[in-house]
Amino acid sequence: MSDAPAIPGYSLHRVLGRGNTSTVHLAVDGEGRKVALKIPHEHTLKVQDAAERFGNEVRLTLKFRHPRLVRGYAGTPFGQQAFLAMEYFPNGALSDQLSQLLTRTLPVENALQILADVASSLTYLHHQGAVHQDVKTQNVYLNSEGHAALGDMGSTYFTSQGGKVSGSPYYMAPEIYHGEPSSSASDVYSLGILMYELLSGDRPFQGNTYEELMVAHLTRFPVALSHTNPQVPRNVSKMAELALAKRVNDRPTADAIRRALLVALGQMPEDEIYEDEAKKPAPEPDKKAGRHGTFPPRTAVRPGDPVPAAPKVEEKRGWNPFKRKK
Ligand SMILES: Nc1ncnc2c1ncn2[C@@H]1O[C@H](COP(=O)(O)OP(=O)(O)OP(=O)(O)O)[C@@H](O)[C@H]1O
Repeated sequence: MSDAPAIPGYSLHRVLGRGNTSTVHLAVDGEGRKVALKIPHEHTLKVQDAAERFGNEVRLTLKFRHPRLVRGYAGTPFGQQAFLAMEYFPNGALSDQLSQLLTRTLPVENALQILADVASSLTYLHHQGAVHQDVKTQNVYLNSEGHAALGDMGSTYFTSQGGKVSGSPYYMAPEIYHGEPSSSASDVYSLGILMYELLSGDRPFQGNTYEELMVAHLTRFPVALSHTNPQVPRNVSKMAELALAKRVNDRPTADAIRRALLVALGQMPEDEIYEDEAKKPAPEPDKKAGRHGTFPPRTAVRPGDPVPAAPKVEEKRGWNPFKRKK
């Protein structure tokens, strides 16, 4: 911890974890708020690709705003004092939590909620024209209410601008193994892997090497989730199967999966409303929704303002992702 550069405005407490690119510290900001402070390793800053990936993560974490994405507070994308201050999750990544469970499985309801949240974050990103490219348990964080947030925007890119294709071999879609471009459907495939992992306790495709994993992803078909775990609702099992379709066009959207998961949870699958859609006429108030009673008001989700590349950028204060649409 002593080798971490001082970041003005933050006092560092302890190391929360280390990844290939950075060390994440528990820190307190000028307002006394606990934050997870990500500081790139020295070698990250020296390797252009790695430095760009970190800068990309800073810019996009601060740009996107959605209750199911890890929230960025402030950051500096490049230079010796590069950092990203973000929402702190005391229990760490979902992968850490799963590894502490003997069976590696969560109660089905918890797993469905986490998956619905990740599907919701992807619905938002895809609506923004972005592809995440790294959906996996290591990048999912849980809050104390059992809701999940997707993090790590290092590999995220806008399809209109193009980006370097990447992924993690256990979660990577067949088209990426084929050397083709990634798309929102590749994220859906990774979400399908996550569905199997959380609902059956195992990733569907195994292998000891990259080549073995590639063969598995390209040629094998996993057993239906509802067979492996009879508690998994059929519609969810079907969606997971479709998400793992070998052909891009055969996969459902993240939003279709989100809806199926919410239905399985007995929740009303409302439309997600983003800034541009918020301008459309408001729906009728006080609509009755069958046995579910009254629909709650729609959630207005607004992406953050564009941020400059450098220097330090702060989140836009006063913006509330849970703010209700009038
Ligand atoms: N917001 C957070 N709240 C709590 N702990 C966190 C948070 N972000 C990261 N961590 C902890 O820090 C560890 C390292 O973070 P992360 O994996 O994002 O680092 P990285 O260097 O960017 O990863 P990569 O190896 O993919 O480059 C995580 O495994 C987790 O334990």
